[in-house]
Amino acid sequence: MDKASYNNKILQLDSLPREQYQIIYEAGTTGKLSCIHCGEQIKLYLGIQQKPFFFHSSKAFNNDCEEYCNSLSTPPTEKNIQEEEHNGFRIPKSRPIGQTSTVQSAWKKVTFLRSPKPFEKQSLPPVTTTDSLDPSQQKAVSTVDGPLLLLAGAGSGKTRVLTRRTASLITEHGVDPSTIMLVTFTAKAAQEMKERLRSLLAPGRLSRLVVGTFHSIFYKMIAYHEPNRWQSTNLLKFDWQKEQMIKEAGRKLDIDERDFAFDQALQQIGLWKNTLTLPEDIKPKDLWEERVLFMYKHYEDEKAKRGFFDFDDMLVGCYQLLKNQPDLLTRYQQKFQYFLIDEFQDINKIQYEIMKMLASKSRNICVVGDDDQAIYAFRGSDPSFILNFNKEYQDAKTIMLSENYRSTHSIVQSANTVISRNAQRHQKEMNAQFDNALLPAFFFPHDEEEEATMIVTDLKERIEQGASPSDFAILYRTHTSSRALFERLAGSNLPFTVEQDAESFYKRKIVKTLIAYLRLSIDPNHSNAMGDLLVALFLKKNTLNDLKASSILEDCSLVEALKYVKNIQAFQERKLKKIVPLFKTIVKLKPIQAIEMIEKEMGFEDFIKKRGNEGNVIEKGSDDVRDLKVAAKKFSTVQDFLDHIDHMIAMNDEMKKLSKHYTNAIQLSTIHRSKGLEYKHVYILSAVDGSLPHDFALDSSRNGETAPLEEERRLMYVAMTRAQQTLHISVPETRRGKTAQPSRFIRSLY
Ligand SMILES: Nc1ncnc2c1ncn2[C@@H]1O[C@H](COP(=O)(O)OP(=O)(O)OP(=O)(O)O)[C@@H](O)[C@H]1O
Repeated sequence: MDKASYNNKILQLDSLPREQYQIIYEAGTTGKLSCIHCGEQIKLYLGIQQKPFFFHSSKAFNNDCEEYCNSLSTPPTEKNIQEEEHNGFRIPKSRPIGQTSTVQSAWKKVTFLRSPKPFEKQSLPPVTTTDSLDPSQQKAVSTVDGPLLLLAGAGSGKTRVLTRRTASLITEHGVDPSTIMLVTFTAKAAQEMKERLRSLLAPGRLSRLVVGTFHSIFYKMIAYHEPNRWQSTNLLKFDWQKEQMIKEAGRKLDIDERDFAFDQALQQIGLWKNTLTLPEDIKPKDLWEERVLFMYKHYEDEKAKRGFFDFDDMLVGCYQLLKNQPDLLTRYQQKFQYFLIDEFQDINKIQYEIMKMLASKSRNICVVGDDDQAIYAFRGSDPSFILNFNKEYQDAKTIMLSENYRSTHSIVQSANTVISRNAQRHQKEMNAQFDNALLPAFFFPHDEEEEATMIVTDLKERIEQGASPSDFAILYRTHTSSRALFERLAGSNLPFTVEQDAESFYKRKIVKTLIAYLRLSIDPNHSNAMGDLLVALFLKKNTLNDLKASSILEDCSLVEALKYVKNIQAFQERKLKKIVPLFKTIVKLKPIQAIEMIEKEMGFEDFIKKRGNEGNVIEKGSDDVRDLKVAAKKFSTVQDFLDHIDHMIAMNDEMKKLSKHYTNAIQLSTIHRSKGLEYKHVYILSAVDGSLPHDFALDSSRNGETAPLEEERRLMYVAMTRAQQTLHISVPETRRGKTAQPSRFIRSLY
């Protein structure tokens, strides 16, 4: 049906402005939509597979109602609407009614991969066992001596090759297991390697193998030689421990703690350490870097004084140990004869230098990687090591693993097309092993809210048809892009997991600060909100105590007390006096208008501008404000919006607890964290310029730097190649309230 009654008016879908679909969808879920014929509750279908339509939620398809709707087909005008009573509703007499808006729906139906190539099955030997190898994999396993580069496409069976090669070295070539070092990128991958090796090797042999991450292997080495310096009790395991130390430096610089991205500073320090950049080598290019350099020095000094160390120090420590003690290095070079390194595209300088030293005598170094999946530049990973492996080791053999055993032919074709546009890469193409009739699909929600609704509708349909929740993954560029999806899933009965370290969107610094204005408009004595607000008013943290004192002395609210703040500049005093009465105004506005007033008339815009990005190119405060506006759009009162926010903050904590227990749940993940994993069905969120590729990469590319854009393209490639059977890519028409352009990476695909 294309008509419904809402607020005693008749809505007609075709003439309903597109941005209202979500509001009407939610009206349906809360029982506010009814059938213009029978008066029963109806809902709006807002999914991927079909055009939106109204349907009866509690009874099967009703032909009478459908026919009645269709009979009222002449578009109404303001003048010709004459109402009559019908089933308790006022409806137009002659023709159905509805919106008189001239805005036409821009509904665009789902589109599929354009010009799919026919699938030609490769004539590979039939798969006889669950652990069989194709000819290239076989060659990789049997090539034993000398440097070897395995260029492995996504889903080409890297783990299978590495484990089989390790087993073959021992069982077929008589290599002593304790002379083999097998290095992985994550502890999870090391665990998986060990599991797989368990079925290939006798326990006695397996236990003598050295399998682990760079950190775990190098830590064992340094702790063995310098046990006192590297006691595990002195490890700074958590970021908050490190933050505490750099905050001390921040205080020396008189930095306001709540207004500085210490997490970003820590990341930068890690980047310097992992690229072997000492403080004395750094020439800060701006104030932010100058401050972080100061923190870096302070952090290193303090750690040394107190005997602490962090994870990066394990690498630095190992590097220095081997560099400074040539005899020891020689012993290790003799001990280890075979090196196998997984995910070589993600290696950083310090890891590379250590491995190079260790393998320089035996030269039996086998590296496996996919330069197209190098996505950790921000952590110091450097794909140039894989790209230049053949230059460093001129006698290296190269084997390509290009059969993709994971994804359908059309998914592989799409991913090949996307990545082929990168200039800095080894030329290669994956070949799929199977196909199905389900081409990669592109759908076009109006905005983030509708995107979430469409996906959740689709998930429900597919799970009802028999799919398992754990078959699905929803991947996104940054955690903040998952806000609407989280909200929609939290309101459904579908099981889903969230990352344990994922904070609620509403707890982000900028968002929380802006919400403080809204809270104070309802409760002018909200002490926590006032604490959050101070930074935006450029007031010191301890002003809260002065405000509390003034509110007692002057017998006024905390908000009113802002008028009595002393020891500030005259212009600041004027500003505070100006904003105090506005709290009473914003509470009467719709949340979206209230936020605009906070930005424009209560100084928030100035705060955001003044704050800058603090060196953080990925997350801008102004983007948070725009995201918050998208979330606020559908609420009509500030109180409703705040209730929603509190509910969602609570749900975030709740979902984290539940996530730990779910064994069969939909996975929500950033693309970075999905690396190495595979799912039957994948949705990629927000494939628009600015999101994927991220704005900062577009900015860099405008300034002539193409590397960040290439890394973004690799992210899209990684996301696409996680899918085994179906791939849905969302291309919203607007993002953060503005018209969005489809991602340049996928435009040619549909
Ligand atoms: N020769 C083979 N025959 C059949 N299936 C295979 C073969 N080799 C690997 N596979 C299967 O292909 C899938 C992908 O393998 P794997 O996860 O090791 O790929 P990968 O190279 O690590 O992928 P990515 O780098 O994209 O994470 C797995 O399900 C694996 O069991």
